[in-house]
Amino acid sequence: MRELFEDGMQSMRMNYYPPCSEPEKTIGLTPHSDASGLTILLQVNEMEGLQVRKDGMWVPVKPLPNAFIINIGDVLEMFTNGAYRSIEHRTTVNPVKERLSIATFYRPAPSLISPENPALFRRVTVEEYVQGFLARKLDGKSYIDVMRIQNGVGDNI
Ligand SMILES: O=C(O)CCC(=O)C(=O)O
Ligand SMILES: [Fe+2]
Repeated sequence: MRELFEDGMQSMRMNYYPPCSEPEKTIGLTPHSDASGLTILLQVNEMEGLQVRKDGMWVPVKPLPNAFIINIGDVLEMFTNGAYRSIEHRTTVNPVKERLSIATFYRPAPSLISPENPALFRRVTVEEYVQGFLARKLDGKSYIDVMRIQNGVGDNI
């Protein structure tokens, strides 16, 4: 997991929710899931407002002093083929006091393949790769040459 995020991107958002005399008529942040792998969130001034959707219900996340909240974002859900599910959440406002939060979003490394840096190797499943490896005799680096895209041949990306 550490490697996944090592060369990735980190961005930060600070949220300020002013007090609102009619909180039921508005919303702090509309329901969403984060476009991140992981989000680390700090509820700065320990005011309630964050809610997560669980079994169709909005559940408040009580701020704990000096505690971070770790949210799973959509990128991790896609990356793990749904094994980890991103969390839908929203924020409400209140009539008494402003609320502040700091969210840091972590995204995995962007692809190393681009028009300037086209793919050098074929895309294969791990199974196909290992079967091919086991079917050959050990011969230097010859197998990686089998994986190599030669003059665009085998480029199935
Ligand atoms: O203010 C919060 O507690 C949540 C903020 C949030 O969901 C976001 O910045 O994406
Ligand atoms: Fe969010």
